[in-house]
Amino acid sequence: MAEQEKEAALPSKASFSEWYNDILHKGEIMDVRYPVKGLYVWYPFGFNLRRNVYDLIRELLDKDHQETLFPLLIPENEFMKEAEHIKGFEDEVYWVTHGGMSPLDVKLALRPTSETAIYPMYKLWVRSHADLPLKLYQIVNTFRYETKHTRPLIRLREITSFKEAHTVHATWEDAAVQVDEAIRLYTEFYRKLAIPVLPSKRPDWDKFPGADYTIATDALMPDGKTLQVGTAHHLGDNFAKTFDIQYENPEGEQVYVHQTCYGISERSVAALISIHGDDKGLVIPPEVAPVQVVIIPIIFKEAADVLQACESVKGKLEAAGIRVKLDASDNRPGAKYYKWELKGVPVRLEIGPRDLKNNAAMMVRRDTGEKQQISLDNIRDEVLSMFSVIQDNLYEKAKQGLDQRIMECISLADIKENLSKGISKVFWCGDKDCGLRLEDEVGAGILGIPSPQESCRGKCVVCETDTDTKVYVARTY
Ligand SMILES: Nc1ncnc2c1ncn2[C@@H]1O[C@H](COS(=O)(=O)NC(=O)[C@@H](N)CS)[C@@H](O)[C@H]1O
Ligand SMILES: [Zn+2]
Repeated sequence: MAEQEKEAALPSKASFSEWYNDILHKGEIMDVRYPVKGLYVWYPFGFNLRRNVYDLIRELLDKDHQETLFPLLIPENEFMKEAEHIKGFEDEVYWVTHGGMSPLDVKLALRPTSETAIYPMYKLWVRSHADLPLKLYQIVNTFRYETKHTRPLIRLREITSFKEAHTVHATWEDAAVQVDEAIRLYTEFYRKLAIPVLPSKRPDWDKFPGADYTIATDALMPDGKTLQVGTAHHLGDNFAKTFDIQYENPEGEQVYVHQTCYGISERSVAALISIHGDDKGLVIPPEVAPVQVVIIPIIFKEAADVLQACESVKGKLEAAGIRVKLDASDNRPGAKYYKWELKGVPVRLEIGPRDLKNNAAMMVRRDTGEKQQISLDNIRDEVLSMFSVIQDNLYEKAKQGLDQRIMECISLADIKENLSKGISKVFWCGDKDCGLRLEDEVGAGILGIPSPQESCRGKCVVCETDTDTKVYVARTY
């Protein structure tokens, strides 16, 4: 990458949209100049961040799932089997119609999601209750011909980091437990990214095509809009009946299985960048930072002993498994501070001749900018404990930001008033007409019913009938 040419400064995060587009380039996350709309290129630094983020989700899933890999291309006859599913995806799916010059006798869909690639194989693999529960996942690219405004990491036509899990169970209840387990797992995953998420049950008209119901996790972005950063679907036996997936139960009967699927994408990276970033650039939680510590030597005339000390600190931290960079380039220290703050490095260590005399280093934390002198003797423990301080601080700040922007509203006017700030909570009777009227009136979507549901009693904000259901309403990406 050419050294950061003197580019214009990053726009303030207050103009979030410009800040976001600029930080993707300046932070070397994604290059948006690829000549196909909705397809973008990972810079190596961004790809390193993605890898660290996806290592986390793998760690969580691998406790009781197995990773696998299914083909990208799905034959039309399989793709078109499940009516609901087709309706939901038919105007989003890309088709391959030729092999070289010759037209294919069966056209092939590029997977928008992999139910119709996987389930014909599940039919072959599932025979007896002893095979259940089956819990597989894959991390692949998927393709959706999105007609809404495409955005890097947020709404892509090639979703490059689509983690999809597909599980098979003996009963509807077992699958329902798995959906809750998926949401718990996503909440834990996002907690490691210091991102608070709101689980909610999507209204019926917004559930996944072919599902009984959908529970989603939403994050709140700085502009007051929510981003759906993960979803879990109870598929009932809908796909089992379509793809004839049955198992022999202990009584020797053939029974249709019940299934779930749940997915996240690179929106997880979008949320991390957007929620934690600031006017100086990226602020990356230590857990997933490609560079966790940058060491800046402060050199005057004699450089050798300072550089030597920096090398030995680097060695100690690397021995502890910390991702360290020593920036011994001949830029001025100030230019180095600017560069590594832009890249979101959680901890900076400045070491100069005066520090050496006190056998110390100046430790600067990226999230608050606070500086403190630390002894070189226990540099490893000081840095590791600073990582957890930063992780917790980033989460607390984001949690506060979320809680402050969830407003209880008692009228449609209240909701409209609150829309630019964040999420509204209102009573809803659950009736579809009221729901759609509410969405029309306020120009924003019903996100869903908080899950687990809170006990409460009030009047539907549209029809005034008594109800014990509250919903989140917000503008969404
Ligand atoms: N065009 C897109 N760009 C980026 N992320 C997307 C896009 N479409 C969906 N996602 C993300 O992918 C997640 C899963 O997508 S989904 O349609 O809701 N669910 C499925 O496809 C199911 N098969 C579970 S994997 C969504 O929660 C959302 O976070
Ligand atoms: Zn109502």
